[in-house]
Amino acid sequence: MFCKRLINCPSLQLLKTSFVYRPQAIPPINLFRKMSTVGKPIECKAAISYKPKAPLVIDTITVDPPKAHEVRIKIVNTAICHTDAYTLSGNDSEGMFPCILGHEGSGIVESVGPDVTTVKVGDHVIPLYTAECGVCKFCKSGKTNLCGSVRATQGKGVMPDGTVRFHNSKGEALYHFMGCSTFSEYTVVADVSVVAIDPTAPLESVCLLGCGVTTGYGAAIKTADVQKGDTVAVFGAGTVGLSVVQGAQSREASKIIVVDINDNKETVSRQFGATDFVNPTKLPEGQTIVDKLIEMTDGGLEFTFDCTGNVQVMRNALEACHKGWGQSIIIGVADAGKEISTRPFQLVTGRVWKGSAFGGIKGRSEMGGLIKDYQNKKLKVDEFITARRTFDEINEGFEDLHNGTCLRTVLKF
Ligand SMILES: NC(=O)C1=CN([C@@H]2O[C@H](COP(=O)(O)OP(=O)(O)OC[C@H]3O[C@@H](n4cnc5c(N)ncnc54)[C@H](OP(=O)(O)O)[C@@H]3O)[C@@H](O)[C@H]2O)C=CC1
Ligand SMILES: N[C@@H](CCC(=O)N[C@@H](CSC=O)C(=O)NCC(=O)O)C(=O)O
Ligand SMILES: [Zn+2]
Ligand SMILES: [Zn+2]
Repeated sequence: MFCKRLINCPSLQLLKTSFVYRPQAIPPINLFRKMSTVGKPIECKAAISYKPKAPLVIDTITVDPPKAHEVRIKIVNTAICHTDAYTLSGNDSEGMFPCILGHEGSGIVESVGPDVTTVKVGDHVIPLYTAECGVCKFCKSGKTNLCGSVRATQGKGVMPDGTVRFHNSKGEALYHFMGCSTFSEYTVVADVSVVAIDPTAPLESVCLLGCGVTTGYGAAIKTADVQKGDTVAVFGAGTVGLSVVQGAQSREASKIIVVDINDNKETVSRQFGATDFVNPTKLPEGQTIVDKLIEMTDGGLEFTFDCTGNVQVMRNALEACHKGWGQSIIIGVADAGKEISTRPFQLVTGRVWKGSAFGGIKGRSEMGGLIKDYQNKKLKVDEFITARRTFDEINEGFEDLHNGTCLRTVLKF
């Protein structure tokens, strides 16, 4: 024990100061070696999905070091998107088990493999399920944000070289998911599937730009390119749908009608910019949602958006479009085996069916702009966080999705 006089001794203070300061500036070499994980496998916590419909199992996994053109990320926050639940339900034709789900995350680069030039250790990053290589046919076309560089292996749950970086405690291989796998304390992604962001942006919030917010906002301002005065209907008031609403509002749409089967969504829809709310299950007998929307807009809408994944809703959304020019944008992901249909006459008479993935946003070149929009309060993000949980509560986070008021549960490691 130090006596009080000794603690207050100026020379000891100086000694204490220099002792505290030096290790931060130049770590003693053996301490640095002990701390560094670069080039080594990391053991960490992850939520493993062993089979469809089963709760996720939190366990220790091994995450291998990144190979060439790969990046290992320490995930700080991840949210749960409806698509994670969809794949977990077993209805995703690309669903591979056992796997590490999660694709709406944010984190910090822990290490990079050879030939990585676009991010560096310590960068704050968002993993991208829609890669952007800049050199493939898709990227060079200037017509789409869909990049062909890693999509084939991504859909098979493996890295571009065909192997995985995750193993469970028994040494069994675990598949990757959507090129992201954010339900792990550490993950490995392709260098084309990650973007560095402004380090002052709060990771807890901007993880939502990894999917839901970007998808809806981009679908309105890029895919549809809504213009001032346009009329818009959004089916499904989840994070994706409400982000369409804020995109339409930012473009000064004259009418933004939210259609949702849950009356609890009316208040929040109006907070995000909806001018009207319709519950299709509460219409007078004999009136369909298509009739109602056409009546409300003098013949139909300029733009409709499906944010439900329900194929009957997709049909209604198309048929509520204005004859001659109305466009319906499909964003929702439908169960394996489901198909859309309508009378071809609907298209002959000028309605257009389109789709939108990740809002048409090119993640590496356009994410910075979205972060700025958020920082300048032009884009709401924090408002989507309806619950915060620790990573250990991930299964409760999946249950939140069904509680009727949930937009996004954000998990913290
Ligand atoms: N294309 C893309 O790039 C992306 C697609 N997606 C997909 O978009 C969809 C929306 O995702 P997300 O916002 O996270 O999901 P949510 O589940 O949070 O939102 C969907 C909303 O639609 C409502 N709904 C369900 N059925 C109907 C119906 N028949 N008519 C009107 N509203 C209905 C739901 O109500 P209730 O809660 O009562 O069920 C809920 O409010 C999902 O299918 C998801 O997989 C997501 C991200 C990216
Ligand atoms: N695997 C599914 C298709 C899933 C799908 O459509 N995904 C969306 C993103 S959903 C995000 O939450 C998407 O962007 N698709 C484009 C893509 O290249 O995957 C199936 O097989 O039906
Ligand atoms: Zn998603
Ligand atoms: Zn590409």
